[in-house]
Amino acid sequence: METPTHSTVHLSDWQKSYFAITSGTCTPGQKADEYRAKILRIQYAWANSEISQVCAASLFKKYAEKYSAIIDSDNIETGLNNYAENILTLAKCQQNDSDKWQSALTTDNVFELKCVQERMRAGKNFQNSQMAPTDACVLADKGVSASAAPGLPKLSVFSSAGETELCAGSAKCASRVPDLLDHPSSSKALHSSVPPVTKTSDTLPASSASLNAQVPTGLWATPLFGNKEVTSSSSLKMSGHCRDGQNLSLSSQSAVPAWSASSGKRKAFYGLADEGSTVIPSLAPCQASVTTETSSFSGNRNRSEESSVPGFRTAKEQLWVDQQKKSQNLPQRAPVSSYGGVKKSLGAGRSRGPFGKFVPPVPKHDGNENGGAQCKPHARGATDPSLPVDERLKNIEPKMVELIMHEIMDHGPPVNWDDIAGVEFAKATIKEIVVWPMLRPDIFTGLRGPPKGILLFGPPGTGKTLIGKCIACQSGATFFSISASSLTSKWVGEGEKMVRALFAVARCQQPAVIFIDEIDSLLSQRGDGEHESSRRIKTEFLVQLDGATTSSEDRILVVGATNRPQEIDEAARRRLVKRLYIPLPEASARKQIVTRLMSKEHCSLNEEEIELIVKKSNGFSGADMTQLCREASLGPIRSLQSMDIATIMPDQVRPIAFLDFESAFRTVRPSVSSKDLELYETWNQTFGCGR
Ligand SMILES: Nc1ncnc2c1ncn2[C@@H]1O[C@H](COP(=O)(O)OP(=O)(O)OP(=O)(O)O)[C@@H](O)[C@H]1O
Ligand SMILES: [Mg+2]
Repeated sequence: METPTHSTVHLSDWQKSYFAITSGTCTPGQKADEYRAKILRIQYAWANSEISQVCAASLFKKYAEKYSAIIDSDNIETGLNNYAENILTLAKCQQNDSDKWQSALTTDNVFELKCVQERMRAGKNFQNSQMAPTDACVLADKGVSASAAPGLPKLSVFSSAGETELCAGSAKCASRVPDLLDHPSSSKALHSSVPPVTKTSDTLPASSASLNAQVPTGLWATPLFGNKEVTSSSSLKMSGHCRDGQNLSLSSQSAVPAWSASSGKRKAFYGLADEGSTVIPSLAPCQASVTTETSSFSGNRNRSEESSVPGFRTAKEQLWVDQQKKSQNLPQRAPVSSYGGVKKSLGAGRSRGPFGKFVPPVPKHDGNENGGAQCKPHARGATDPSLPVDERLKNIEPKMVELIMHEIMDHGPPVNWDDIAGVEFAKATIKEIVVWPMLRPDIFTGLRGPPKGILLFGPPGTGKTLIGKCIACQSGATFFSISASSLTSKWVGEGEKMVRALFAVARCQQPAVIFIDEIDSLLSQRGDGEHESSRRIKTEFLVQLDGATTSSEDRILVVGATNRPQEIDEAARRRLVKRLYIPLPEASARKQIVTRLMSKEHCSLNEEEIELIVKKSNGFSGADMTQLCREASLGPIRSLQSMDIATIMPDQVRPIAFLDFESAFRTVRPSVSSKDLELYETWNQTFGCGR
């Protein structure tokens, strides 16, 4: 038999493909694929000298045009509108890097946000005053409509052949769903209130029908993408996108309140929505929408059964819609919905790239997010295109806001005041000026108002950072942990913008504590030889510190920590009003550290031995003491023969004894020199606020 040559194979492929394209049965996606394949074949044929260059060029031009016409077109029948998809792919890649990051945003704390609460209140008022008369209904199956207010557009959502029709005469439609949620059984009621949508395809189990309602102020009627491929398991889900800024704020007011009253209800609502959905009903403004969805992204393209109302969607909206669609088809990444238990700090201890790891703060649905420490809600507005943006974040780059939001240290391992040995005066002062005013702002007003800046200074390893962590846990304020070196090095040229963003976000998240470790590297003395960018950061920081100070209402506290206080710029020094010396631990504090650490171990130290250890450790910092205990705790292991290690049971390891400490003293030495100590003492006497 004759083997087909390359050219004959290509010819037959070409014919098949031509037939497929012209047969009229291809989807735009398939057509685009075919054209792409044709282009490749042309290139291949030219490379193999099967066709001339002229011929290749003309064919290439022809098919490249056809191909582009499909992928660039936003016509839902014939085009793919690939732009949005590409952007999303890019965005997705960025997000993937940050899988280890977790967001602390929870469904509960979003609703505690001041601005959300204000909007909720405003929305309620708006609803009460405006929305009584008209009605709206959601009915599935066979085009049922209800009393739409005259003159207002009617919205249709097709779940099958245009069966589910929603008449949105007023925003009551938006509130109808929430109202149902006010009752414990509401989720079920809501389910059952929507009769099963006629099933035309069984292949897509995750489909849902969702409500598409137009708010009263929005004069746009938006046909939402109904889809042929609907299963019987339809459920209601809020989703939304905006037509314009005005509608956005108004509609979010009207849509949020009724069903955001309690987290339980919200959870019921979330439960109601498709599990995989990342739609944020509470914050999706403008339109409460009932959308008939399919489990395949390609379904997005098949919006053949849209409402007869001519719809217009801006690119931004389309992106949003596509994103929502797509996200339902992707396996859900845990971090997206869990946002807690992880400490985030910019710079210090961070091994990732600055832009590498980002998870959009999406509400957590399981309700277990609030661990030990209090955690403040995160402002979403700045980064979610569909949300109202806080006025104070208007001039801040969303990227920066996003980064700063991730520097909020939510709940790391809980630290109590008792975990910090010694430094009683500093602890008492901090409680007085940080914790109590945060807890009782009503009492700490006027002259009693807390200072806006604190400086913790002292030798290395004395617990300054530990105190910062404790403030984070105990104050109940939003705690931003920023390493100064990250602002100055990673963000060359952007540093001052970051500083601005930091304070802007903190203002939105009040009460807030901004903890800046190694603050000396941020606010060192300004000199002639210094880099322009670091000078700008410094200036911006000073301005912001003053800004925070001038507004008496702002409850932002900057806590700086340094072991080089003498290097701090005098202007900055003035602004850090309370300068607290964190000295080396005294004997009692050292004892406390040893006792606390040894209490967790198998140990045979008696009181006298502990006293001896304390005496011998004069001049040790807290960190040195910790290191000493670590070293001593390895003593019993070192005394084992190497063979025993593999077989010995943990309870057979002998207790830590005084002799282990004796040998530990041989290797662990104090890390602070007496000369350094003198410097700290002098600086404390000159500028410190201790007694
Ligand atoms: N007062 C203290 N009480 C208990 N543990 C302490 C104390 N001071 C230091 N430590 C121990 O030392 C470790 C290091 O302390 P920390 O990081 O807070 O020191 P620091 O003052 O911030 O040092 P640096 O100036 O070098 O940043 C702590 O994690 C803790 O284990
Ligand atoms: Mg430190």
